[in-house]
Amino acid sequence: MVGKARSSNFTLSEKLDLLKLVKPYVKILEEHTNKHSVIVEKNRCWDIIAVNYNAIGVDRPPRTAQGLRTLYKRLKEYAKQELLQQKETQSDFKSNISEPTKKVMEMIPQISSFCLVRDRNHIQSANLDEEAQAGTSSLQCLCGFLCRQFYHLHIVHSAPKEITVSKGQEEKPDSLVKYFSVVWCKVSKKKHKKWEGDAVLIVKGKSFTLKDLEGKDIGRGTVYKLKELEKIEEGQTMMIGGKEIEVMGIISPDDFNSGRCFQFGGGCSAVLSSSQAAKKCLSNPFKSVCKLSSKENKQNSFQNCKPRHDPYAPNSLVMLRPDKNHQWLFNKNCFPVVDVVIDPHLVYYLRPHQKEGIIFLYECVMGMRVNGRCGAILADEMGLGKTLQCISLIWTLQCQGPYGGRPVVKKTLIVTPGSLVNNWRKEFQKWLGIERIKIFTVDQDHKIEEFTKSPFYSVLIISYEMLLRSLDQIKSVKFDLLICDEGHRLKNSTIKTTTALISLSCEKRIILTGTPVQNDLQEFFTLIDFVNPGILGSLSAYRKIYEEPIIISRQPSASEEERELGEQRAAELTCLTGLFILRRTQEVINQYLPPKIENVVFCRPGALQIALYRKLLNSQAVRFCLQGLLENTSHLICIGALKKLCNHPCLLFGSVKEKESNSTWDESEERNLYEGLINVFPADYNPTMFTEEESGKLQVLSKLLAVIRELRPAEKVVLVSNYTRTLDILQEVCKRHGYAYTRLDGQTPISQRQKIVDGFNSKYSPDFIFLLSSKAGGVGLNLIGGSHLILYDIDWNPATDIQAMSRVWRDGQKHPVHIYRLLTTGTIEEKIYQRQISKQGLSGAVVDLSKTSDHIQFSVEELKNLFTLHESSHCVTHDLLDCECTGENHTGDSLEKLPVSRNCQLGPHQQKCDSLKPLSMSQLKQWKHFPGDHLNLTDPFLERIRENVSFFFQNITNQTTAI
Ligand SMILES: Nc1ncnc2c1ncn2[C@@H]1O[C@H](COP(=O)(O)OP(=O)(O)OP(=O)(O)O)[C@@H](O)[C@H]1O
Ligand SMILES: [Mg+2]
Repeated sequence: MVGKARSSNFTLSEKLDLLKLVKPYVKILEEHTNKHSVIVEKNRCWDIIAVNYNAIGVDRPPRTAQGLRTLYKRLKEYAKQELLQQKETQSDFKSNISEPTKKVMEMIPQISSFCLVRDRNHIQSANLDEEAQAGTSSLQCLCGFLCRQFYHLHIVHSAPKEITVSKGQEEKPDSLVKYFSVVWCKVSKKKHKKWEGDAVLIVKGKSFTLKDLEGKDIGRGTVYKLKELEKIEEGQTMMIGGKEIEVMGIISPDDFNSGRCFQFGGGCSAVLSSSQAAKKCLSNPFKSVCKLSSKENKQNSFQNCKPRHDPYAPNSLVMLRPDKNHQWLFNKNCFPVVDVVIDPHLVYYLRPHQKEGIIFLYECVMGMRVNGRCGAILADEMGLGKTLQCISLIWTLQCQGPYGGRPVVKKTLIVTPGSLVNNWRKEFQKWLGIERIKIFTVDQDHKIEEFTKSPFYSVLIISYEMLLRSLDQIKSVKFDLLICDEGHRLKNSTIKTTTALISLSCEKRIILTGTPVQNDLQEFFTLIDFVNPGILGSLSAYRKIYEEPIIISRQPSASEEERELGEQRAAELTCLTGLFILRRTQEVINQYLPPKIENVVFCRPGALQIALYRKLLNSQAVRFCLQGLLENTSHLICIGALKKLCNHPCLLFGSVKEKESNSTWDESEERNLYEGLINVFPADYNPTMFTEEESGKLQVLSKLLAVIRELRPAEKVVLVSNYTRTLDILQEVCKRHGYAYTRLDGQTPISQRQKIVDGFNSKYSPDFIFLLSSKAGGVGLNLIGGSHLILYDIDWNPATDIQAMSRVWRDGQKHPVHIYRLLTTGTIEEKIYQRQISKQGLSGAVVDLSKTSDHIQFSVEELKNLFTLHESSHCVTHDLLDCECTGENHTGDSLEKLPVSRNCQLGPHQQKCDSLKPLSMSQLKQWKHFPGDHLNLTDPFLERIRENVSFFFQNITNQTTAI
């Protein structure tokens, strides 16, 4: 406590005077003690207490109703404790006064002469909205009121002394931009105004805009003369757009540009520096930081408690110790602080990035990174072991805790796609065995009731679908930790799964995703708001303050000013959310992985394919599309037909026959497309008797499988397609050649999926081929039993392909990995590939799994290009590369020449690599490339399939001598 005052009523203008008086006091407090102050009522007297917001678990002055509510609660508790302590230490209080506090105390006489209000009506008139109206105590209201006012003062204090003008515009008063924090109300003649809200006033030249704290415009105009606008100062009242405003302070351009002056936004003060973290990790783990009261002495049994594992053992992984603020908030019983140490059994296996990841997750869910927030997003790229990091966290929190060693978590809920439920179980067993932790997986044979009724299990693993069906039962259990695997699916706030998960009361929430999270700013908001509800304010405020300026700044027509504002807002958003989002790229595990040889193989189309292709391009449907005459989706039907044809003509034959037998055929759009097509097929064409020669890709595939079998008899192949019907054809090819195979697609029962995967990965499995539908099994699966992966067809969305390719090149893979992407030369497949790697395809920045061709808009020009067959080119993609080589074994440009520029996850300011972004044209140019008939093909696999190949691109990662 640093001062006293007497309470009685005071008027609005007195309040303002009070603020003026308090201002220097606050200033000194801030300068010397790095604290804010509050005034607490006791027996009609006011105790003035310097409060470090961090000490009460609030990282900045609150601006939302929820924030205020939390603050009131914490202040009350804090004040009680503080007053109690003051009493106890009254005698040494004066002698122990520090220099800064003395300075503060010198200010007290001025403040003491002032009177404060305890009348609720006056508080209301100070615009304490719901809180006062809800009838909360005057003490709480007053604290809230003062905090609000101090916030304004804080802004004033942090603003530069001179009013800042925008860069390079000092000479032109017309373009001066100034920002003010104001309060506003409707114009009235009443003496005691009822301020209706806080707002931000932006004055630019002669015009002004008034924005509420959600960023919405609530007034604009050009009423004032320039001179008057230039003279605006604190305390001044003005009429603006039918509103009366009173200026509370100046906002610095920084605070405005970053969005901090609005309802939310804020610095990164809550981040603990790593050195701080290291220091704390090394401090004495047995020392109790709280004095135990007599009551608390009952807890003496905890005083002897030790960390579960030796924090000083070599290589031990010790979590950050909670600081005093954390202890004040979460260690009410003053248990001794005990080091939390990761089980050395796990540490032994952990990669360095996984250790970091566990520390990150721990700090997030413990509320150490962002005060009072316990959510995290772990967005590591595919295969980095997100599962192991979570298992380590669960195991740690379930057995340990920083306060008296008491476990932090009793029950954990893991929600995951159906195909991964058993993968999670397996990973638990792999890293912890079956004894340490009792997990329960829900499937057809294991009903959720078994879990809810039994105290035996501590972890529940359930699919998203099953979660929806058993939501009520799940709600009946108190979960302390919620993990959503492949959680990018929660980005849509309206889908049932998201609303169901939001309805769970669990505070510690983790989203795992291999897909970058800031693709669409609205979806980004949903993910953030799920893990840390309310941290970005309301959706409408977020849109105004972040989304709109960021989107505007990225448009080519954006002015310099708009671009700068957008960039600053993006930076602020990154800074705010970066506290609890972690993403590492594949590079961090490359050193543990075998070489990866990626090939793009351009296969010549078969004669029947070419004839059919020409016929389709000449169809009325395609012609209408190019003239823009057909319905919106018609081009999709044409594209679909061409893609089928590239996979195999028999697929097209099947579709035509199916449509013909359909009663609506006569009016259908397909009629325009398929008319006369059947005549191009041989008269006796039988789709079930298809041949490999009819499809260029199938011919190459067949040879490729044969050569793998011959040269690497112990190795296995994962064969991926987006289409079930194509998988049927590939399955038939397996049968014809006598290759043992297994298959996973959308039809495979969830309970079977892990068994199929395990079977294939087992070295005893006879299966040579794993037929995989990328849509059904693209994400999360580990198919390290296979070391060759063939992508039979291409998806519009590069993320789908990249996800599929990551199934085999991951931790645990023993063999060099060979990836083959098959494309039909000169056809739509090449165009899709080009779109994947060209700038145009990436205009939406980072790729996103959920985007399909339905989302893509094509111009007529683009459609013309799509609907062209290049019959004479070896490789249209190479033709477009502007490559000087004549196609003769070009070994690629030197890597030093062209920086590998990849898109980053969180906007342009964070230049991180991101291998989820597909490679670019310039990167492809650096790959080795050569025509199929090149004389010296050193790769034995390519050498054997070259006959039907017009061109190759090849890239080797982690090259060693033997591949
Ligand atoms: N430290 C490690 N040592 C050896 N193997 C590991 C290690 N960490 C993880 N793995 C293995 O690596 C494989 C990939 O891990 P995991 O499935 O957790 O990846 P992920 O990050 O979830 O990827 P995705 O985004 O594709 O789901 C698993 O088989 C896992 O057991
Ligand atoms: Mg995973």
